Amino acid sequence: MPGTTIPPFPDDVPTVPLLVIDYELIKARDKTEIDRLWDAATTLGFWYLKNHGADEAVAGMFEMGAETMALPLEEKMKFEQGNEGMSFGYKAAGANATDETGAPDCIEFINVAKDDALTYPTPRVRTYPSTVNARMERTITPFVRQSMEINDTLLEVFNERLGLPAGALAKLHPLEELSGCEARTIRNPKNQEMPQDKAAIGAHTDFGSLSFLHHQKLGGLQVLPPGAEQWKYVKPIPGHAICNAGDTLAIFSGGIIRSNLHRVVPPPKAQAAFERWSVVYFTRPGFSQLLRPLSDQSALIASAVAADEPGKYDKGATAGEWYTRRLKLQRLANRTGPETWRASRGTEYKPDYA
Ligand SMILES: O=C(O)CCC(=O)C(=O)O
Ligand SMILES: [Fe+2]
Repeated sequence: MPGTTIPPFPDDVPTVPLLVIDYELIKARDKTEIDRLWDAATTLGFWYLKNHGADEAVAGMFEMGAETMALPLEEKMKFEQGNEGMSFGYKAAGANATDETGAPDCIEFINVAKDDALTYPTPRVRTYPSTVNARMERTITPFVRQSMEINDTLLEVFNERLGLPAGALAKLHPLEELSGCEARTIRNPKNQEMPQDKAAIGAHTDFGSLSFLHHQKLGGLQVLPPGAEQWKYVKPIPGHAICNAGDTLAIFSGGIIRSNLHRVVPPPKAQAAFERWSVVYFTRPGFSQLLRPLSDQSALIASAVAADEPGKYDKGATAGEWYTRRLKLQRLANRTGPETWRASRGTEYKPDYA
């Protein structure tokens, strides 16, 4: 909002103290930094990442989002993701449930498939609004490439710490195979349109392996740490990305790497008067990859699985089936009752959840 000063993130709301990981040190395979990353990934599954070098592309992604959301709704709806379980394209506010009562979400976002960004101008999956096309080569493809490099490096580090043969996690995320990998810009309305007690995005775990998330100054992201009763805000820190592990990495690692519950609520206190934007890149496995712990390739994973509930991470689904189910069943158009929401859940779901 030009000419207005966004109030700082308040210092009297509960926050979660995430570790700050230095990407430059991770790239240099600094042992202490890798230990810290491992600690973050295996306890909460969330951490800040500094020195990632993607700031310019991220700034462009915020601009692309603003340009896209400024299009008439009718134009955006031509590119809506639909009810069949595909996430690429535009998602209108109110299309998804935020809980089992069917309360609608109030955010809109634009998702661009990695597989379209890398083959542009030839679409591999679908086409996008003119504002996306105009920024594909200048902003979106560079953002996708940089995010992929960062997430692939983190996966390589996790691969080694999990005691997997070199390239095992990389093989599940092949560059050429169609996947749910995507770049996203999200718009949350300001409080006149979004009451304080309303979730903008309901409590969820991310579907895929790694998420690389960026905010400006506004809080709103919250995590529920394991065993905690109270949701805690993640304080936005300029230039620091927020990274988190998702369900498919939790599954491949037999639960050693955590996919933690999180949600988006209105920004705290005076910040709620402002529109909030976020940018994310999601690394997800190739659609044909089977979701199961890699116990046969790592003694560490095998012993974690042996110590856990039998079959907990054997999902009997491919990454494509997992992604389609989760997406499709959170769409309100597909809702029949509370069971639809429950059936859309991920690794956090317990059969006794109802
Ligand atoms: O906007 C945010 O801070 C988080 C978004 C998120 O959790 C998601 O898109 O999966
Ligand atoms: Fe998320």
